[in-house]
Amino acid sequence: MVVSEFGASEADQCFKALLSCLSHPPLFTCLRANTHIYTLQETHHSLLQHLEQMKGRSPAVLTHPQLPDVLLLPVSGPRRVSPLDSEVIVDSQCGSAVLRGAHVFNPGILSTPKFMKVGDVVSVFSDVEGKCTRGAKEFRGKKVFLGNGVSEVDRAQIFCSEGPVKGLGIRMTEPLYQSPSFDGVLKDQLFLQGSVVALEKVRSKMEKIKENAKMLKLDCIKAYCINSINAVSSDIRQENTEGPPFPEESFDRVLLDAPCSSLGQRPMMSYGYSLKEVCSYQLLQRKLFTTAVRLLKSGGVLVYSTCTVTLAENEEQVSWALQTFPCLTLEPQVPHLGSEGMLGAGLSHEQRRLLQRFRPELSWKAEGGTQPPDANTDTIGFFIAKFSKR
Ligand SMILES: C[S@@+](CC[C@H](N)C(=O)[O-])C[C@H]1O[C@@H](n2cnc3c(N)ncnc32)[C@H](O)[C@@H]1O
Repeated sequence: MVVSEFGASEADQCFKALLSCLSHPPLFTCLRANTHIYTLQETHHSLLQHLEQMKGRSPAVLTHPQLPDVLLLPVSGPRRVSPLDSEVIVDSQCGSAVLRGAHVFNPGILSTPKFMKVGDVVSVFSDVEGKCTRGAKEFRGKKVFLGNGVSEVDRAQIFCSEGPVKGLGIRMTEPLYQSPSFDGVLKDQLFLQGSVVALEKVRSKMEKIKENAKMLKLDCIKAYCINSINAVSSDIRQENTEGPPFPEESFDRVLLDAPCSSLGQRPMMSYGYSLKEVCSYQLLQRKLFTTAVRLLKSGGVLVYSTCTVTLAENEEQVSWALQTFPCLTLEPQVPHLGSEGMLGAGLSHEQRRLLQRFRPELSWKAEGGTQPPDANTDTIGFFIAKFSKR
C-alpha cells in the first residue's frame, strides 16, 4: 500500500526515516503524577528538588498543556561520547532502558571484558540482533553504542554466582542520551507512563501472560498470580510497595474480563458445565466487581466483559452494579459495533443502548447466505459494559 501511494523510492525513504526515528528515544520522558495523594504542584516541586540534587542533571520539568497529571522531562542527546576499548554488551531490552536514562542492571548484561573489576570504566553496547551469548568475553556481532559507565561488579559476580543475578551492574556516567534514571525515585508520587497490572488466579495462565508480554516486548505489563477477590490491601492489613495487594482507589482503569460460563464461545460442540456451575458465576463476578470498584480511582473507568450470553452474568450484573454502587455511571462505548443490551433485567432503554451485546445468532444462517460474512456480527457471543466512577 505504501508503495502504491508514494512510489518505491519514496516508500523506501519513509521506511528508513521510520526506522531511524524508532531507534532513538522520544524527546521527553513522560511521567504520570499520582494526583490521588499529592497535587501536581507538590510532585513538580519534589521532582525539581530531586533533580537538583543529582549532579549535572538539567532541572527542567514541564507540565503538559492538555493532560493534568503528566510531567515532562526533556531528554538531551545524542551527546558526543567516545567509545572505549573495554566493552560491555547488554541485551536489547536493557539497551532501550539505558537510552531512556536507566543504569545497567546485571540481568541485562550478556558480555564483559575477561577481567572486568569493580571501578573499571567501560563502554556499553546493545546487542541489536540478539546474537551475543551470555557470558561471552567479546562480541563481534552488530552492536549499538549507548555510552560509558563504571562497573559496580566484578565479571565473576555476574556470570559465576549461583542463582539469579540481581542489582546494579554498570553505573552510566556518560550516557548517549541524558535523561534521569527513575529507579526508586519518588515512588509514591510518580510512575512512568502506562503500566498495566494483570491479576490471574491460575499460575500457568499468569505465566502465559508474562510470556506473551515478553514476546511482545511489553515491559510495562506486570502479571501476578492472585485471587483478585483479595487484591485490596486494607482487607489483609498488608501494604506492598510493588505488587498486590493494592491500596483502594489506586487504579486509573480496570478491565474486569470476568470468569464466566463461556456460553458465547464458538465453535462449541458440547458443553462441560453443570447448571449449578453455570449459576455459580454470578456471585463470583459480583465479588470481583466489588474489588474492581474499590481499586478504581474516582474519575476512573471500569470495563466489565464476559464471553457468555446469559442475562444473569450480563445485564443483571449491570443492573445490580448500578444499584449497589451509586458512584458508578454507565458510559457510551466507542466504537459501538454490537447490539444493545437485552430486556429483562430492569434496565431502561437508554441504559441498554449504552451496552454492547454481540449476538451472532441474530444474523447467522445454517446454510450460509448470499451476503459475505460480517466481522461485526458473525462473532462469538460477547458482552461489554463501561462505567465511570464519580
Ligand atoms: C475470561 S478470562 C480472562 C482472560 C484474559 N482477559 C486474558 O486475555 O488472558 C477470566 C480469567 O479469570 C481467571 N480467574 C477466575 N477467577 C479468578 C479470581 N478469583 N482471581 C483472579 N483470576 C481469576 C480465570 O483463570 C481466567 O483466566
